Parts: sequence; structure tokens; C-alpha cells
Amino acid sequence: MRAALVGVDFGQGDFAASVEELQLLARSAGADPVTTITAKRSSPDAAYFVGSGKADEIGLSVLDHGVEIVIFNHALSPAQQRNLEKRLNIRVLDRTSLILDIFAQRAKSHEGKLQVELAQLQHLATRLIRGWTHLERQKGGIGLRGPGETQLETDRRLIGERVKALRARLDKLRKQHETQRRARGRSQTFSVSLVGYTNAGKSTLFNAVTKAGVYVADQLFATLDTTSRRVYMGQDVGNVVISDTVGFVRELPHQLVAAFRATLEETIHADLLLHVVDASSPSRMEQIEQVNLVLKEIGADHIPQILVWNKIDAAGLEPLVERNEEGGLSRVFISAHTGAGLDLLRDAIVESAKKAPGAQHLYTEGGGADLQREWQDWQSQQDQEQQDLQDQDLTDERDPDQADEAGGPDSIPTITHVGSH
Ligand SMILES: Nc1nc2c(ncn2[C@@H]2O[C@H](COP(=O)(O)OP(=O)(O)OP(=O)(O)O)[C@@H](O)[C@H]2O)c(=O)[nH]1
Ligand SMILES: [Mg+2]
Repeated sequence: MRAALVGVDFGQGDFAASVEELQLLARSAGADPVTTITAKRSSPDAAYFVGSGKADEIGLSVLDHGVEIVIFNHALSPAQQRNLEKRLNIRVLDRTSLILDIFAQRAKSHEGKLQVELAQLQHLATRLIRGWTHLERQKGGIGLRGPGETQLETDRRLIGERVKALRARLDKLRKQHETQRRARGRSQTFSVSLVGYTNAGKSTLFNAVTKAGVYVADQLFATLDTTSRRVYMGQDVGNVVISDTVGFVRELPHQLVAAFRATLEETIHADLLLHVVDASSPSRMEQIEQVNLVLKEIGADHIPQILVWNKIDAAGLEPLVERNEEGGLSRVFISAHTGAGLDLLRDAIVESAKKAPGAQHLYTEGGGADLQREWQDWQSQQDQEQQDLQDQDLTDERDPDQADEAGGPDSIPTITHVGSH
């Protein structure tokens, strides 16, 4: 499906990287991005997110490139999405729906599928407005219409019921997990979760570490999900359970974070987080921040964390262990690909396991001088970019053409895409 991508630069973070990431996301969802339209604004336009002039520019681009779908790199309000679809006469997808769609395609387990459906319905519920014609057409369908109820109320009620049922089932699964976790006696086994931005190299590292262990249990724990493995870490520590997890992206939809809480349970209950970072990515600092935001959201921000600077082969760095002023581990430089530094990482895991529980060595509590400098540089760079944007004369016109909020029959929200697959 030929797609036009739209990114608006608000002067926050690395805009080019963010647009590049949208291209990856679009491709992951099965779209073929044929053109990218960018704009610079200080704040979103209420009616179209971009200004109406920009919207028309997108419209021309759609015609020029035979585009079938327009994908925004932002969360659009239901009204903005509707107005854009009306003006451009084409399906418009926002970033949240795009990510939800990728998750829907990837979800393999029963639980994963339930979680995605829940997230999709919750997202859909916010854009439910009058004129949901495909249900309208089935009007009179059995049980679809209660007496005196409008279609909208019926739709809301149906979604609400489904959401409730999904929540109940997920809750039950969560309790089962909890029981299993207790039965495993996880207090005896030190558990490590690999977390990090998508594409940081978590799975590569997971494979490298589980193979690199002196002893690797081939067999997967039935009670863990398929991405957890037991690795023998030597006499002092014994077995350690290592889990690979779902990657994070910036602006991970809130519904998705909530729905995936159960999947991320291994992360919440881990004794140590290896926060894997793509050291060769120019936006690594921003990615670290985004991952930490999600960790906070799922209540895993209190867990000791070691930053794993991965892909040093691509970044031109050497294997290294960096410590904070108190001598705690803060950063380990490795390449999951070449295997460089994996021995250092294994030592770091062993050291953490020996110190646990209690030893907090969150990099946020210091880190080496180099890391601190890197943070400061990045932050002042962010400040500067923000300042530059404010200094500019932003004359993107405001749009008075606020479309009717109630919506007529032609302002139908796009729901085919977010239905379950
Ligand atoms: N050059 C280099 N590439 C690496 C290294 N580690 C991983 N990669 C590459 O980075 C890409 C992403 O690796 P994955 O292991 O799938 O990343 P991930 O973090 O599991 O990604 P998600 O599952 O999408 O969150 C792959 O193309 C890997 O081959 C490394 O140390 N050096
Ligand atoms: Mg992975």
C-alpha cells in the first residue's frame, strides 16, 4: 500500500531520526512509504494538526504519487483525523493506530492477541462518533439495537462489554502467571530482563548470552514465556533467568503499555535490567529517555539498571566497563554481533547478582564522567533546539475551518484498520 508520511517538527528531539523511524514503522506495518512531507510548527493546528495550506500540499502529493494512505507521525485527535480524511479524501492513520496495527500483526500468543485487541478497542472507543455506518447498515441485526438506544450508544455499549470481557480474561491470566512465578520460587533465581528501544539488539544479545553461558538450558521453561532462558553463570551465582522483551518506541500508545503490563511482568519482577542501547544511533540518548519513561509507567523504574552500550563495532568503540563514583556498575560497552565485551557483561551480571538485593546502581544515580558529559551535552542541545524554534517566526496560518464536531454521515472514523486481524 503506497503511503505518504507526514512529520511535524516541534523542535523537540531528533526530528530526522523520528521521521526515519516512522518509515521503519510504516514498513513494519506493510506499507510502502513513497513520499514524506514535513512541516515546522510550534504547536499543532486544532483542525488539521498541520495548517490548512500544508494539508493541501499533502493533498497534491497524494495525487502526484498515487498514495493510498496518509500516515502521521503523531497522535491525532479524532476530530483532526476526521477533518483530514474529509479534506484529503483519503484514509488517514495516526501513529498510535500504526503501532497498534504492527502489534496486531505480530501478536502470536493467545494472551498477546487479547492484549492487542483490548488496546485497539480502547483506542477505537475514543474515536467513536455518530455515523458509524458499517454497523448502521446492519441496523436491525439481531440484538444490535436496544429499544430507545441510538446506534452510537449501542456501539459504545458493545465495545464496553467486549473490553470488560477482555479485561477479565487478561486478569485471570495475570493471576495464573503470578501463581506460576511464586511456584518457581523466583526469589532463589536471579532474574535479568533485557529492555530497550526497538532494534537496539536485545534479541541478538539474548541469543549471544544464552549461548555464551557455560551451560545453556536448551529447554524453555513452560511457565515462562518463550523468551526466557536459564543460563548458568558460574559457581558463585548459579543459574540466572534471562528474559528478552518487547521493544519500546517513542510515544508508545498508552493503551498498549497498559495492555502489555502482563507481558512485561517479567520485567517488573526482574532483579536487574540490562537496558540495551544502540550506541551507533544518533538518537540513543533520546531513546534511553523514552525507554525509562515506559519503565516508569509499568512500575519498573526502581529496578537496578545497567546500560548496555551495544553495537560498539558499528560505533567504533572498545569494550569497556564504566562505573559511577561509588564504584557501582553503570555502563558496559559490547557488541552482541561480534561478541566483543560479552565477557565483561557476564562479569557485570555476576557482580550484580552477588550484590543483590539492595545494591542500587541505577545509572541515573551518577554513571561515569563520560556518561554525565554525554547527558549534559544532549540536554543542552535539546534546549538550544527548542530555543531556535521559538526564535523563528512561525507564520504557519491558523485554520478557522473547524469542522463540525458532531460529524455528518461523511465524517466516518476509519475503523476497518483497527478491527482485529
Ligand atoms: N553492527 C551491529 N549490529 C547489531 C548488533 N546487535 C544487533 N545488531 C543488529 O541490530 C538489528 C536489531 O537487532 P535485534 O536483536 O532484533 O534488536 P531488538 O532490540 O531485539 O529489536 P526489537 O525486537 O524490534 O525490539 C539486527 O539487524 C541486528 O543484526 C551489534 O552488536 N552490532
Ligand atoms: Mg527483539
